[in-house]
Amino acid sequence: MSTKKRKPVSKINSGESSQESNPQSKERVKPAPPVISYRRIIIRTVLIVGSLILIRYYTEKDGFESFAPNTRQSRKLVADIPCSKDYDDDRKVFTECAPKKCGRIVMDNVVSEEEAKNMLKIAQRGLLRGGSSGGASILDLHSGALSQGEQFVNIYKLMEREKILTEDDFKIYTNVKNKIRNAIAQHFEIPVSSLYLTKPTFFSRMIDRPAKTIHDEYWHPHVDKKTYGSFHYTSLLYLSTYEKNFKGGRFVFIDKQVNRTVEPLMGRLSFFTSGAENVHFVEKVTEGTRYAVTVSFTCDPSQAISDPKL
Ligand SMILES: O=C(O)CCC(=O)C(=O)O
Ligand SMILES: [Fe+2]
Repeated sequence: MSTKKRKPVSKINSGESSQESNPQSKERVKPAPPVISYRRIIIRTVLIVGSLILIRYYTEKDGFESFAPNTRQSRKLVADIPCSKDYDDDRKVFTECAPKKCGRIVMDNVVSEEEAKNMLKIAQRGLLRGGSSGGASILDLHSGALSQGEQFVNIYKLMEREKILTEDDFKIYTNVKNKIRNAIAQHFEIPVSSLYLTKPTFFSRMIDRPAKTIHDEYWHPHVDKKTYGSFHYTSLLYLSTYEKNFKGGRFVFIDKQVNRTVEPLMGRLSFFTSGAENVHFVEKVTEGTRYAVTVSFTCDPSQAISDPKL
């Protein structure tokens, strides 16, 4: 057995050994290429691919991808989408206002926490006097329509006997509406003055109860421009939080490849162009109570409504 010590493999490979033993031959000796660790490459690849699969699994569970998760976002979330043909005629008439670009936006800093709480109080106070016997109740501040049992009553009629809403409530609503209108005008680069509040504008409350009438069935996919006629820009201000105050009840945009969800969050503003590029529905609420308010805008002055007031 030889007693000579073997040089470490790394030294042999690095080419250092020949340089050390013969310094004069420095120029002629090329350094050996670095040793490629295939094991390391395989481990890294497995880790990267694994993480990507996990991220995809959690964000795209059941063909659902989260566009806006239920945590406060400090920045504006924007998804630009090509417009449908729904605005072709409108663009000729409402040149400044009809959408030139379409999309969906979520902002958590347009409405203050206090304003959101006050809006929730309005919704709760109004809806306490009514309530659908199915799962979905609304209070429309413009027409006064308030769900009650399987029909609607007029809250302004009820207010002849009882003070339900105050002047302050209407001021709060108008203030919030103006903030939303400004955010929409700014994002879509249109003059604020060309954007009008339109009907219906309503608070909604959803609970887990079997539907009694068609008005309780909020989970059908639809296009707002078709459903409501006058809408060009739809906005939703959420007054409760997904998974904290209720389960189910996510807002879902239906796209070709995947459904994209907006998870309601207290004070969160979501707005989008109201045409066929934004087909959507609300998942059934399975637990708790979901509150929101729909505030929508039109470019058509003949469809404008004035701010609700007492
Ligand atoms: O409450 C929501 O999140 C959306 C409701 C809706 O789609 C609608 O009122 O047209
Ligand atoms: Fe809708």
